[in-house]
Amino acid sequence: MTFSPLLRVMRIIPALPRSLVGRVFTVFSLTLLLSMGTGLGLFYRYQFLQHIEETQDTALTLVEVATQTIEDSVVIGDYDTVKRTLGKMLFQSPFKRAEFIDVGGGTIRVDAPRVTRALAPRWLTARIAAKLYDVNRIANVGGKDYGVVRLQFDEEKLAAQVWSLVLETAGVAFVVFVASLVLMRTLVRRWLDNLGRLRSFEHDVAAGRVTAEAALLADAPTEIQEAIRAVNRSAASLRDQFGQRIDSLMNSLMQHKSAMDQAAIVCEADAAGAITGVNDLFVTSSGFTRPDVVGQRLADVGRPAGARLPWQPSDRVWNGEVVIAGRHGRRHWYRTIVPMFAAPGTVERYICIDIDITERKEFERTIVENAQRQTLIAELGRKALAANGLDDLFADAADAAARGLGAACAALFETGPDGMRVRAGAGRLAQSTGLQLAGPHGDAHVAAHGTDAALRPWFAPLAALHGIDTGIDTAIVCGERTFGLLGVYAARPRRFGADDANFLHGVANIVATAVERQEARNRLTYLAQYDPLTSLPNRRRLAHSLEDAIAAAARAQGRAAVMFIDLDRFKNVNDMLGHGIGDQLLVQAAKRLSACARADDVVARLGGDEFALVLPALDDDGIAAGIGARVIEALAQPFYLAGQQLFVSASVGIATYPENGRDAETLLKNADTAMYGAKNGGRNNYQFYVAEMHENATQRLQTETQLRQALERGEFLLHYQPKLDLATGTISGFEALLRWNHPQRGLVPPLEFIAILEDTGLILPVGEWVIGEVCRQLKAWQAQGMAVRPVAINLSARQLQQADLAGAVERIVARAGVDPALLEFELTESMLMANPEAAVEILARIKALGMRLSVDDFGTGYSSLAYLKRFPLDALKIDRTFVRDLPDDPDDAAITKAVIRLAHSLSLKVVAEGVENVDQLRELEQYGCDQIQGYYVSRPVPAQACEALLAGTAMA
Ligand SMILES: Nc1nc2c(ncn2[C@@H]2O[C@H](COP(=O)(O)OP(=O)(O)OP(=O)(O)O)[C@@H](O)[C@H]2O)c(=O)[nH]1
Repeated sequence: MTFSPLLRVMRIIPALPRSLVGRVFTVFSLTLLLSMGTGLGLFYRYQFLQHIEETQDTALTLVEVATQTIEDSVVIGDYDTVKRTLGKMLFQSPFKRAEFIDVGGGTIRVDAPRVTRALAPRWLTARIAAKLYDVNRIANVGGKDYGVVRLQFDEEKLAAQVWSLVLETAGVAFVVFVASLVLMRTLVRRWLDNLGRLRSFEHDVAAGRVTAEAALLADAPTEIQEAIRAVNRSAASLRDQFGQRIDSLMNSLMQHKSAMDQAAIVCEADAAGAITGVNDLFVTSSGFTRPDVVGQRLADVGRPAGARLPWQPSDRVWNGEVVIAGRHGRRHWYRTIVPMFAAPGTVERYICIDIDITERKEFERTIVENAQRQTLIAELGRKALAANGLDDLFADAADAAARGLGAACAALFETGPDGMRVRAGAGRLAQSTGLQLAGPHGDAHVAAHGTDAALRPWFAPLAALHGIDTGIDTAIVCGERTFGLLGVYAARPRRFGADDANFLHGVANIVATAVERQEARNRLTYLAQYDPLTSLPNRRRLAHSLEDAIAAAARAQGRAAVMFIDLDRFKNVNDMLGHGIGDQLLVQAAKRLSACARADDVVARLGGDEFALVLPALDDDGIAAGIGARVIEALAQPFYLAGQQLFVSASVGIATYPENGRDAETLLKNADTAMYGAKNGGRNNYQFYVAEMHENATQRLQTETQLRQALERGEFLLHYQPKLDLATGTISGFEALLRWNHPQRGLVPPLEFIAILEDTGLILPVGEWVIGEVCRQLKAWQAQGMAVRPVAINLSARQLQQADLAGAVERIVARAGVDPALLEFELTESMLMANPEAAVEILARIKALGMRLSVDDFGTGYSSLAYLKRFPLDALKIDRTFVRDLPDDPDDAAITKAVIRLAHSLSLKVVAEGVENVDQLRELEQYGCDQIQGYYVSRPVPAQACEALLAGTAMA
């Protein structure tokens, strides 16, 4: 074992008491005990050895004295004296036995009386016994030994004496030891009491007495004084530091509190959950006053949202949404209640922090609501696209409107002439579908309704019946017209917002679109069978009617007919008065046709100015002829349009079943052909179909085709008819007349192709060719050195309507390099009067180019003298019909004279057409006519013959 004693001591240290007093006391006691023990031990040892030595010496002295005393007695054998002397030696001696052993072996023995003594420990007795030895002294008298005196120590007595000494000194030492300890403990306690005062200093600090100082006793040891002063100094220093820190913390705390008061709604409740105070934001946000809420249970101010249980005082933090029914309405707060502990497990109060999330909740609610509404709108839109009828869609729309606004009921009303009709209802109004409300009608009454307006007066009966308090509605607007209303109604007072109105508007728009689509579909169906302008059946429907009529006639073995009606020269109406007037005329013509028809007849518009009449159950042709005549008569009556009187005749073709065809298509085609026959027959008449007509029509088609190529092929040519000046007897000019030199047929009469040129519009390019050709001819004549005369060119009505007639004329004449004064244009009276204002303008432009102008066929139309004056004319041509019977017909003579006078009064030259004999010439000469034209002067001749004509008249 290698433990050193020091280590052993060190191991004892942890076993020492924990308190300083205990430790000091223990160490002091041990030290004192050790030093006293050591001192006493050394003292005892010394005393013990001293005592043994002294006792031994005393015994030797005693035995010496006793031996001397008894030597005489021994010599004499006075043994009593010996005995007495031995006895005396034992009195109060440390011996227990004294003996005199004579040389003969006799022994005188005296034992000390046995006294009861305090017992000493055996070891002490043994130890003393080991140290002392018996004392022997030879009694020698005179050199003779008489015996030996022996003393035996009483070791017990000696041990008792020593032990008694030990006990006495140990007792004294113990008393001193105890007294020392008491004194030491008292003093150490007193001194350490100063440290104990630190605890009360600590309590003071803990109790918030931050200025407290640890007190000191006057006699406190220097070290403790130093230590406590150091503590006080540290405390003061810490106080200073913490004071500043606390100030800054307090400041920061106040700022935090202020910020918290600004940002959050805060209230405090006591441990029982009763509100003890609220901040300003609480008051402003909830609308409650402090007296309203202070003292209330916190659990009663704000109901937890959802199915959560109300807050109960607890030592746990509580979070959750609450709804406050405050003075400003329902508010949503996010609440956190934090318990404040006075001691662990003991709640002192609660801090409740609320964040107002009303806007966020409202926003969330709006988003959810809008999403739901979008879904409803999308769903309704999908249904609207798929819907075949409107009734189901109306019901879906009312349902969607009520659901979208979370209302008790909704209804969709249609405005009608008698008021409002419930087309569909949802909720309480579902049963009201079909109900007619005697209310207003028309757009003005169903204009958009405000969000919080009162119920409409006409809705009052339904409101009363179903307990409806308030509502919102919006108009269902289809294009320009209001179809009806979509209304949503609530049983309790409610304010509808702009979002509600927008949603309702969205639903109404879908309904409006569906209604428009349905109407468009209906219209398409209608348009597939009816003519939108006149509302008459169209070509397709006519075909069905005709097929039905044919089938019925076939069954009855009877007859039927179809009439093809085409207005004459309708194009002119359009061109001159505009399409709008043309339309009006078509509408009126349709009405007139319908008036002509019998009950079972079907009047249809085939397109353009073409109409048809199906005549079923036709007994004989006379009926068809009668209706044809009625139609001609009806359409020949003047039309009054745009403040003027218009005359439009019609050409009618009739085809009958079964003679002219057994199917609808053939019959209609043949009626068309018959109509062309009527056109060719001078228009304004009706004709029954005959087989030749088909050939005529084919012929006309052929001619039309050939005419289209005639210009390119150079088949047109001009003949010139001279005009004779009656005053000079010379040729004053020519009229250029168009001729068609057909490769097979030779020269085709103008009557056979001019009309076709006009009908087909070919007259425009051909007309320009005529002007160019006249210019070319004039130049050729001039080149030949001929004294050229002005040449008149006929303008057709189509040319007059040409966009830039004057411009075209100017370009052609300029290109040819002809003197414009050599050109004259003839226009018919009816052409000028069809649109006199336009004619005035065109004529003025041509006149400005330096060309002459004259009116052809004067007297056959209806000239207005006022216009005649405004036209920049040079001459009038009296129509041949007035000249033909001169001089015999007095009426013609009178008219001719009047025309000549009129012309002269307007400073116009007069040319009489169709003069065929000298009588007519003389008569006209008498009337003062300026020029004549006709066979009497010359037939129209080719250009090369003109020179001879000029030479001839010059000679005459
Ligand atoms: N105002 C109006 N005009 C139409 C309509 N449809 C076609 N037209 C015109 O009607 C005219 C029909 O002309 P046509 O029948 O070919 O010729 P027209 O002038 O009547 O002469 P004829 O039939 O030969 O006597 C054309 O000018 C078309 O442009 C319509 O709906 N309204």
